[in-house]
Amino acid sequence: MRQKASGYRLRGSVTVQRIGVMGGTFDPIHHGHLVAANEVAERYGLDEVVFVPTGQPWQKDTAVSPAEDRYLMTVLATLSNPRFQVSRVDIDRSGPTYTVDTLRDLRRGYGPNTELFFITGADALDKILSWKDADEVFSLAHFVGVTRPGFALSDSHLPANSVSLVQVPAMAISSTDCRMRVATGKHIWYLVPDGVVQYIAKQGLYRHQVQ
Ligand SMILES: Nc1ncnc2c1ncn2[C@@H]1O[C@H](COP(=O)(O)OP(=O)(O)OP(=O)(O)O)[C@@H](O)[C@H]1O
Ligand SMILES: O=C(O)c1ccc[n+]([C@@H]2O[C@H](COP(=O)([O-])O)[C@@H](O)[C@H]2O)c1
Repeated sequence: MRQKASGYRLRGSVTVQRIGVMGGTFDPIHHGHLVAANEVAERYGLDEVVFVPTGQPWQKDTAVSPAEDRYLMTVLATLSNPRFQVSRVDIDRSGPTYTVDTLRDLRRGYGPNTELFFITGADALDKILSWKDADEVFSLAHFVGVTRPGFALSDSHLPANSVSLVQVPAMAISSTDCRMRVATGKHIWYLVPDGVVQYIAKQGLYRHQVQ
């Protein structure tokens, strides 16, 4: 039986759970993702943040690592935080990954008395109108755009009241940089959780990365 956490809200006589959703390719997951999720969880009193590794991220222009590797790294990175969960909905669905499907699947799984908060960095927020069924996406979750070094955070192109903007501690980390470091023999300690450093070394990920 799931214990009630402080983030539960009463709507009339019904308790409503607040769930954060952090979607990403996570190739690999790094502390920029974790800090953003944690800050938003604190700010909105979220009961849980579910990390959802993409299956086939159709807008990434480089090849991505196998979904199971990205999933396992995400599990390792979130293991110590009882409020963090990982979902397989996107990696178990065939075809390109669309957030409209992610949110429909999560809504079905969590049930009706749930508010979803989809967390995105400033770069992803900028491109949201190019996502599949963008209009519907905004009806399925409230969007939370977070600051990311090197990108301007703005919601002026998005529907009113569908997005909130949150400043998070600046973490100038990207998965691209982590992959490039491994490929060129540099360390990635402290950019990603220790278990992820060890998983990458053990599986030999990114050693022959060209980009
Ligand atoms: N350092 C960061 N600070 C805040 N948000 C971030 C940061 N890194 C990634 N994000 C956000 O996390 C989500 C998933 O990002 P993703 O897994 O593509 O990581 P990435 O570092 O951008 O990867 P890549 O370098 O391969 O493009 C996106 O919404 C992205 O904007
Ligand atoms: O729905 C879409 O068409 C869509 C297009 C690009 C990205 N997304 C989602 O945005 C999140 C971050 O993606 P990415 O590619 O920056 O790792 C992740 O949950 C993706 O599924 C979604």
